[in-house]
Amino acid sequence: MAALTLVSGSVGLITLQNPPVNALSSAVRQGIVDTVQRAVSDPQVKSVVICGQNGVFCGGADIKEFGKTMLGPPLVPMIHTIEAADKPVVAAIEGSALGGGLELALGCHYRITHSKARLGLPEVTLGLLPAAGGSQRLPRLIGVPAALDLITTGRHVTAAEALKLGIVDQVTDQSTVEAAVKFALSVEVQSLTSRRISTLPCPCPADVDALFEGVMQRVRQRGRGAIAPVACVQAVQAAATLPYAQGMEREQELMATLFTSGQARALQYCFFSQRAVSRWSLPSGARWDSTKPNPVTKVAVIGLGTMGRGITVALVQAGLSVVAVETHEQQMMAAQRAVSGMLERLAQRQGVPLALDRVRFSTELEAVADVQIVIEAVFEDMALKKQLFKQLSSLCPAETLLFSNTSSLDIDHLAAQTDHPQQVVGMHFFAPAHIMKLLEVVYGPRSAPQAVATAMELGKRMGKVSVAVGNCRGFVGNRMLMHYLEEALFLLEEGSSPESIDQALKEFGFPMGVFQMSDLSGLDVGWKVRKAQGLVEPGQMSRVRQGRRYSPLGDLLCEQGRFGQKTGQGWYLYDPAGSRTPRPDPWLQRFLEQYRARQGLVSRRIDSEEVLERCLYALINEGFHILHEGIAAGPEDIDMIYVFGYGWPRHRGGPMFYASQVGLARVLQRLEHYHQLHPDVPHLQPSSLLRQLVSSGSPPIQRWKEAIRKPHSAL
Ligand SMILES: CC/C=C\C/C=C/C(=O)SCCNC(=O)CCNC(=O)[C@H](O)C(C)(C)COP(=O)(O)OP(=O)(O)OC[C@H]1O[C@@H](n2cnc3c(N)ncnc32)[C@H](O)[C@@H]1OP(=O)(O)O
Repeated sequence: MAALTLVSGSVGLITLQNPPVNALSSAVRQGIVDTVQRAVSDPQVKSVVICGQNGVFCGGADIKEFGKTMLGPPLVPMIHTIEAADKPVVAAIEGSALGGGLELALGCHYRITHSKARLGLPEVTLGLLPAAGGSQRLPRLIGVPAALDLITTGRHVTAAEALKLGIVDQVTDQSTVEAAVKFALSVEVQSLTSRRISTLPCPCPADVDALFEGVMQRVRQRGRGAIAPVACVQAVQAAATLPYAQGMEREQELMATLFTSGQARALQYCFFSQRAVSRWSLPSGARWDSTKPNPVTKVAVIGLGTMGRGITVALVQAGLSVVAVETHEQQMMAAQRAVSGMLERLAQRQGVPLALDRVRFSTELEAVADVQIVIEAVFEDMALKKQLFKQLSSLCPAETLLFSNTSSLDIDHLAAQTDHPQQVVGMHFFAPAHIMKLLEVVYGPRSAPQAVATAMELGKRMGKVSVAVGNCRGFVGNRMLMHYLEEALFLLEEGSSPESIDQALKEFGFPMGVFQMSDLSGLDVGWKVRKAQGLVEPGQMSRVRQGRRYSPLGDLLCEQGRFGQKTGQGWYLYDPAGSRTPRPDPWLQRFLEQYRARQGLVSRRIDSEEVLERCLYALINEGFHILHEGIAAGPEDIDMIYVFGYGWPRHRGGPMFYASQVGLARVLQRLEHYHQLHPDVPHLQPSSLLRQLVSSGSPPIQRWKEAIRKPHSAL
């Protein structure tokens, strides 16, 4: 797992061998310990270069080993031995040096880096801290402010930035190993005293206390309850205030708490789930590894409202040519200005050339005739979309893929309008489409595997986390969200307030509560959907509709023209209209009191535990239905949809992972309890899959799939 060869007469070249990223598994660590010992004791070897196989230095500690019994030599003494060696050790960094990989490089006396390499200490994103001495060495090398930035955000830096910060000694465009060997030869006789980072003092700015206070406040705010960023600040503080040995003790102590925490487990689950969802499969057996996506260079977007504009920008940024179609002349002009502005700002921010020439705007539908993919993003109106798909079917060649950005409409109905239903797939973007990472790729019963593969690949090119899901009302995300929203309304009827419900959800870790989120999206959006479902009865207060409990509160607000932020009033006040800061609205409080009085409802005190249980367990319960029906292939798919599309706090791993951490038996018991209290609320009735899992002993989430019958799409 690490090989030693002698090169250029006196350089011991150690190569880490653990594809694909040379993670520091127990075997690799053992390999490093053995080869370093041999190199140091070999009189022929005057200097050492450490590099990684296949163009990657090292992706860090082996995350797959976390949570298992620790075997092999630990990292800290291994890196210490390298630093203490009396022969110069040079790290030759290609590809990535991340986490333990960079910590290993920091233990070396010199670092030579390829210009395309990326470096960083991303442990915080896994719920950990750089506990192989990284939290103590990096501040000593580059100073406290820069180290705090890298360690608390986990961001990767380019080779150029690493050089500027002083993390690396040299950047090369040529062979990194050759450059490192040459460098090693040139320093063989030089003193190593100043090259051992652990022996250096930690450079601190004069106002270091104020700096730590400010950073701590920021990470607490940004972290929404995450514990690792706080521990990272504390570890760097130890580097700034304690001698190295004591700083290391503090680093290990902080790591011990993080290592076994539920948050670390959740974040590591997210790391693997994010990668797992790209390995999609369909009920037919078609899979990601056996289906080739179509080559794509030119895409059309039809409908240039907010979504269409964002999709256009995302496609241009992915390097594609785009035909952007808006049949209303005035809206087209406005869209052209908006898209150009967005692209200009992005180009400026990213320091890349403006790519306006890649978009062609048109008011003619015929302009889409020569593209490989059409993405429809017109209003969420089935009749309008059906008509458009019919037109597209006659306009486009048979091989053109037709994707719809619907957020809830039946993909199969759209496919049925065309002569080639196998070419139709849903591509549900989230607003703003050029920023939000999530993409639900919705396959209907007739969608061709190649169409799904092409949509997934296109999502990847746009930098999205794409999740393939079956076709049903609301797909995965919005179908689950419906019950979360409904429970929030029921809680309002029973005595809660928008502020207290939102507060509980924010304390849980959401960036905003359910009412603030509804105000942001626009209350009229859901109103329109409910109208289409025949649920809205204007002016009516009845609380049972279509045989189940219903809250007309949202409809009553819409009837008053309160659509949320854009109208200045919704569940909160926004002054002026369009402002983003919600203020409690005394009118709403009176309105709720009158509503309860007219409905004969007796208001009660509702604590945050009930708010969380009812909102979250209702959502999770729907997730179990979705899994049971095969709409989502596994819990990871649901969790990534919620983490990347709905603001679910990543350190809680997604709703299904959260359920597994709370304990399935507990979730089941609370759902049963609430369903008993509210028998007219079907979504509180526990799903049969949840019952099945509990009765089979609540297996770990990785084994739920075994309990789920063969996946299929419900519609
Ligand atoms: C006891 C601890 C003491 C000290 C502290 C040290 C802690 C650490 O080092 S924690 C690890 C820190 N490192 C990272 O967070 C890096 C994680 N990896 C990445 O960011 C990326 O994988 C990459 C930039 C290194 C490469 O990206 P890319 O080329 O896009 O490949 P993939 O991401 O698809 O990864 C390919 C394959 O490798 C698996 N993998 C990546 N890194 C690790 C790792 N550190 N340990 C184990 N496995 C790793 C990844 O899961 C992919 O495999 P699968 O597709 O099967 O999941």
